[in-house]
Parts: sequence; C-alpha cells; structure tokens
Amino acid sequence: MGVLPVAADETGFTADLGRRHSDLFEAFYQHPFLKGMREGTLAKEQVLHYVGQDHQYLTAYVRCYGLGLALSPDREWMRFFHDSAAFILGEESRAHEALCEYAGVSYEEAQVDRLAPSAQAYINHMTAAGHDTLGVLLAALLPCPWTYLWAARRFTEETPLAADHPFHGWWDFYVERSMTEKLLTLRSRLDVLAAEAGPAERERIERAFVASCHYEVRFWEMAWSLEDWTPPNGT
Ligand SMILES: Cc1ncc(CO)c(N)n1
Repeated sequence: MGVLPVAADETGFTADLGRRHSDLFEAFYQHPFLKGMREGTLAKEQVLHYVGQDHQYLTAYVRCYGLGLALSPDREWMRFFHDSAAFILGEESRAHEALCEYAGVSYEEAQVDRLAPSAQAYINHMTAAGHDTLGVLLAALLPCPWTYLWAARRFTEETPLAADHPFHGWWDFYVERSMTEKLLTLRSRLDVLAAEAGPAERERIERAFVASCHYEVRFWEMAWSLEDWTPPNGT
C-alpha cells in the first residue's frame, strides 16, 4: 500500500477525489520515469524528451489559466488566474533548468516544436475543460500540481535529498512551501465550486480530474519511451 495523497483528517470534495483515485497517484509515483528521477538514473535523452514536451505542456497550461480568466465571474477569480499564470510563466522554467544541466544542453536547445501524442492529448483535454464550467476546468488543472507536489514531498521525506543528487534542483522546486499553499488554494476553490454544482456537473468535474491523473501517468510513459509520431510498426 502506498502513501495516500490526502491526510486522514482532511474533508471536502477534493479530499474525497484524492482518496477515491489514490491508485492513480500510486501509478504516477511508481512509474519507471519518476523512479529514475528519484534514483538519478534516467538517460539524458529521456530527460531531454521530457523537458521539450513539458515546456510546451506548461505553455498550454498557462493558456488554460487564460480560459479561466474568461470564465471568471468576478475580479477576485480573475486575480487568482492572473497571479497563478504569472507564477507559472515566470518560475517553472527553474525546474527544467536543473534537468537541462544534467543533460548538458542549454534551455534553448531543449525546445521542440512538435508535441508528442500523449502530451497533445493531455493539452486537448485541459483546453476542452476550459470551455466547460469553472469547476470542470479547475478539476482538469488540479492533478498537475497535486501529483508533483505530493510525489516530491513523499520522496524527500522518505529519502533526504543528497546535495549531489543529479535532479536536486528539480525536486527542490516541487517541495517548496509556497507551492503547497498554491495547491491548497486550488483545492479549496474546487471544493466550493463542487459543493455548489449539480450532480451532472459534479460528474463531469470528477471525470475531468480522473482523465488528468491518467494523463499525468501517460506523460511519464511518453518521456520514458521517447514517444513521438512514428507509426508503431515503424512503417
Ligand atoms: C505534465 C506536467 N504535469 C505537472 C507538472 C507540474 O507543474 C508539470 N511540470 N508537467
């Protein structure tokens, strides 16, 4: 049995979601790509494939905060999407830089102009959610910070990070306190929206969340297997 993404005393809609779908968090944690991140054993080309795709993914993720701005009922919600977008746009490349250093390439050299199928599918899913309700959009956006922050905390609590760990900077980024506060804000906003939603919307909210959890696992698989658009039989 793994470590649940929710503490025993937590209540609310997202706490229940996390408990109901903890198997997907566990699949995320146990994926060989993340294991390689823990053990520092990934091949440079796998790390680079991840960085190139993830940069594109985060660009789309910020665009979805723009869709959130468009769906915002008031300025308070607008400020939330605005400030979150500014943070991701400004800060998250720090996590990638640690990986580029390991691979021995510059951040510019790591960029790609074509999304791999699984990354594209994840982005399409989030973008479609941005044309549904605010609750469905937040549900599609939530697994992104939740899986990473939970995994980083779990790993660094089980195994204190060695100063010379090749992915030190990457793990460090996701264990920062301020990140946890941002995650809790996102969760409590979704808790409120889900409580106000009717059963049909709440169903779509859960489905959007679950799909994003699956896509998080598939994103590792994409990086691990160097997935691209080459037809599977090589023809
Ligand atoms: C695919 C993916 N999910 C989550 C995060 C965490 O922000 C990330 N950088 N990339």
